[in-house]
Amino acid sequence: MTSGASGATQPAVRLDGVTKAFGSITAVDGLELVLERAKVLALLGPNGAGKTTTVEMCEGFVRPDTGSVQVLGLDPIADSAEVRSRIGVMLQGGGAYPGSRAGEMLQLVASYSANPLDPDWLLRTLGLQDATKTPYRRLSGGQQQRLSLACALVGRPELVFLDEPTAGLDAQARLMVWDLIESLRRDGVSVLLTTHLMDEAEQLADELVIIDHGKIVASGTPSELTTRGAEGQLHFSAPPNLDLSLLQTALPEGFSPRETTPGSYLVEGDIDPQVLATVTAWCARIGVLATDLRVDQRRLEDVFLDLTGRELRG
Ligand SMILES: Nc1ncnc2c1ncn2[C@@H]1O[C@H](COP(=O)(O)OP(=O)(O)OP(=O)(O)O)[C@@H](O)[C@H]1O
Repeated sequence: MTSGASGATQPAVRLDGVTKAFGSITAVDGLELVLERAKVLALLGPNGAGKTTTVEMCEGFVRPDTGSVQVLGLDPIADSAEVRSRIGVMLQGGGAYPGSRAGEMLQLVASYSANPLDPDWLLRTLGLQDATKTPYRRLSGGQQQRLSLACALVGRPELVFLDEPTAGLDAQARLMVWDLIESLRRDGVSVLLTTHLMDEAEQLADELVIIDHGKIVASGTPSELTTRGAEGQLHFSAPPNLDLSLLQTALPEGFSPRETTPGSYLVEGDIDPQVLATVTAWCARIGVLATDLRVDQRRLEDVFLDLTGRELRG
């Protein structure tokens, strides 16, 4: 047996200079990535960015051309038997016998594991308790997807790979899956997930990695990414044609307040509490009541659009 015990001190996933090409297409291009234990890392990227190829290399299904992939301190191809026994993989629809019942399928997968989670608990947690006797082929798409998640988790993996775990789920089912992923993290499970959903990434991820054309274009915590170099906007309404020169002087250097349309004012920059206080103090000094005062934070979507020039798929 390979170094399972020593692997416990290694990150859950480590990619060093990993490249993978399919013919003339470089799907993954020199990727460096670390997922620490008991953390959730979300890989974000537009279609074709290389997310699935990255996950498949970690799962041992795809061999990198160059660089090294380590999963739980092991090589997912050379040590595939041990790695597979310790990770959870959510397969999209694959591997199911269409006639087998949902509950039986999960029991069967659980029986491969020495210390499985309680399948009934998992079915309840994912809202599948009424579907246990339903044949796989009769389950709705969302139910099949949640069953696939249950199968990935029932063996108590140390690390799970979730490729778009909530794509196509309704809002209630999505919340169930989010709750489950959060409880996994609390239990010390590491999670690598891919998603197109910004709210999902913001909600779940300790670390976000945005990739495009197989390369990392930004990484950090959700709040680091939204505040890094962020331009905020402070809007307010007041009588038109106010003289903004006094406000300009009172604000820190670099701010240029302006009237965008008659009676609508905008201050752009790093809007901190001091800037907000300066604007309201100026209003008080000139005897003006600012209405509709609003501060817009830069959203992750804006960061993504700036970095990749593309919108995430909705
Ligand atoms: N087996 C393959 N053979 C040929 N090209 C492939 C193969 N797998 C992936 N690619 C190409 O590699 C690039 C990256 O694909 P990948 O599926 O990893 O991206 P992705 O970020 O997961 O995209 P999506 O969000 O659409 O799933 C794409 O241009 C894709 O067409």
